[in-house]
Amino acid sequence: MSSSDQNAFRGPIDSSRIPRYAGPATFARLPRLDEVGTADVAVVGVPFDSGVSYRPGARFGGNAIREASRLLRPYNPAQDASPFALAQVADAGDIAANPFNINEAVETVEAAADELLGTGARMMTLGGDHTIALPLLRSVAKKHGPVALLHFDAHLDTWDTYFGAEYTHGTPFRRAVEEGILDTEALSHVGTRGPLYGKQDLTDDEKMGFGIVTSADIYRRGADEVADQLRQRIGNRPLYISIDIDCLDPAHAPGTGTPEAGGMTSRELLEILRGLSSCNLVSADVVEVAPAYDHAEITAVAASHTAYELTTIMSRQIAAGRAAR
Ligand SMILES: N=C(N)NCCCC(=O)O
Ligand SMILES: [Zn+2]
Ligand SMILES: [Zn+2]
Repeated sequence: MSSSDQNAFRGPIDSSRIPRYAGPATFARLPRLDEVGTADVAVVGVPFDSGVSYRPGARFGGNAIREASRLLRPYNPAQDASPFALAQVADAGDIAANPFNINEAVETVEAAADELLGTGARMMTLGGDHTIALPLLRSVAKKHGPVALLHFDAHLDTWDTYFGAEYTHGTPFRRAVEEGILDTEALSHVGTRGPLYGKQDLTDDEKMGFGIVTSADIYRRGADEVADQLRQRIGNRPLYISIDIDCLDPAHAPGTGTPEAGGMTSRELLEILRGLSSCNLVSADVVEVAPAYDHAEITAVAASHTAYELTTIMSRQIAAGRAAR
């Protein structure tokens, strides 16, 4: 498509004509995928939380983020871009995963992701608990080879098993390293904090190839410096960003299943993401929003803005790729 066709992309419902609280919620009031046929960025929900170790409820996260995203506007000044005019972004609905069989759910998510990525779309996934990052990464790696990973989270999520289970929200990234689907030269956790099971958690994690930017590092060094360092490590490798909303302090994200004190602010998270806007972001997820513990949509609003920044990064790159052709 040439640049003169850019206005052909169908954007959000105009909130100056139809009140933004009217009608069913899609992400940012964008069209559904079936209304536009194909999309450059497919926003997809995964209402699954059978992998959690503490408070349940992230199965309702995707829809809470969609509801909170009604207030997003089409121009993103922080990245000087109108993400929904640069590329076709659409809401692809939900992946229906079996809540009673985690192994089957993991297969279902992988197959659905294969289908969406196979259309040429990048995925902006709204969780769901963190278990779903594994099948999403599997699918992305089938397309791009092992990918760089930026993992925003209070937790490492590289633990081995819980109650003997391999697929849980605390274990996706160990499985991913074992499966060889991550580029071990470019793996970072960001926002890590809180008590661990033992020091071994950290040594195991380091052996897998992860670097760690703790939440205290962000406070001390600032978002810009952290983003610069991450960008240098990633270079132009295909990048996947996985954001567990519990990377934020519980003051900024109370609505989550395993909250830990001492986290980054939503401003710091958004600023770090903006600092990564030149990275080759192939897909991303925002997970672990559990609206039952939320207040005044604090968490869902933060998650909706997070997904908006990620979508903007992808749309800008898609448009730049088109212009270069
Ligand atoms: N929130 C995520 N993804 N993982 C937390 C696991 C913490 C635990 O139960 O040890
Ligand atoms: Zn977490
Ligand atoms: Zn997590």
